[in-house]
Amino acid sequence: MALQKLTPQEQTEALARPELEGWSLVDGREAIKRTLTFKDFNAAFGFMTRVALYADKADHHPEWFNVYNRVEVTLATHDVQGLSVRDVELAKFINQIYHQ
Ligand SMILES: C[C@H](O)[C@H](O)[C@H]1CNC2=NC(N)=NC(=O)C2=N1
Repeated sequence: MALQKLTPQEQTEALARPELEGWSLVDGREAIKRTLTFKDFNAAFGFMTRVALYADKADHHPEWFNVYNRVEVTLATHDVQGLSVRDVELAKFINQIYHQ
């Protein structure tokens, strides 16, 4: 079955789960975002490397911006022009890595 866009209710339910702590909807766009901070650039880039390997395996890639110890991540599914279960899975993985 083709990838489905999450309904607004499914989006709200997903964001209320503890595993998605820190994620919120982007204003004016169907996407979610989270800003993460680390001890230094090394820790931030190590995190980005682990996420990048997961993302490429899953064929689902983040939009992100890094300055020194800060990483701003935006997730959306371009194929459906909105949010899908893939964004929820990637957000969960990012939280897991962040808390390790
Ligand atoms: C061809 C390739 O499978 C697609 O373009 C994948 C790649 N990575 C992707 N990443 C994201 N975030 N959304 C997508 O729709 C997407 N599609």
